[in-house]
Amino acid sequence: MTAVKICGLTKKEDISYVNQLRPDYVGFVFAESKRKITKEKAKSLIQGLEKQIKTVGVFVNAPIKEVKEIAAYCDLDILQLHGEEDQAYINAFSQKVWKSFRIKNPDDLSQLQQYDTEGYLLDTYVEGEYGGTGKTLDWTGIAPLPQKRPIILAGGLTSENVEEAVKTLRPYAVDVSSGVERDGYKDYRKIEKFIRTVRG
Ligand SMILES: O=C(O)c1ccccc1N[C@@H]1O[C@H](COP(=O)(O)O)[C@@H](O)[C@H]1O
Repeated sequence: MTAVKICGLTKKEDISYVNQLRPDYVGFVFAESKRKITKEKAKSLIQGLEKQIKTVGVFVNAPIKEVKEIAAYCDLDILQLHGEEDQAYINAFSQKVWKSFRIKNPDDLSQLQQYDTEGYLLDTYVEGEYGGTGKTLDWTGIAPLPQKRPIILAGGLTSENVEEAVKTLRPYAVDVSSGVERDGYKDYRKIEKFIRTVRG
């Protein structure tokens, strides 16, 4: 079954939603973003999270020392890197790493070969943005995906388009943030519908 990650949690209510709806992963954004969270707040939210749900920290070109400190403090399971981090950077961590690639056209998939990492996250290329844009990746031209490592598909996913995305690309996991928000906040019904669609 395709795994689900709900990203950009910031509030106690969000934790209550995911504890009821049980995605496989949840994400906390430690990079510049409207969803940015402090390590103290993230830790207090994670303390209330059901133990089966794995935690992912989202970073963009942060100093290694800072990422290590946050990862240890919050006991993160996975580090999701959205910037220009290279292999040496990735090798500095004991946690699993999902490296994000911003895909403009199918040729951009060749970048994946340069990285040895737990998973490859595919996001939409948007000039000047590192992620969380809600812009949908044009996945029609990029199938079939390389199968060397698990692929996490992101970029403007919603309950309306995720079924086709999964059928077309067969990713290991789908990752959503904007598509399960209403007026800038996570929305229980949208999360429920998204997870039901993926698992249905
Ligand atoms: O969510 C953010 O604000 C964010 C900021 C910087 C880097 C990544 C971010 N989120 C990740 O972006 C993708 C796509 O999100 P969306 O569904 O299109 O909003 C996803 O992997 C988020 O984890």
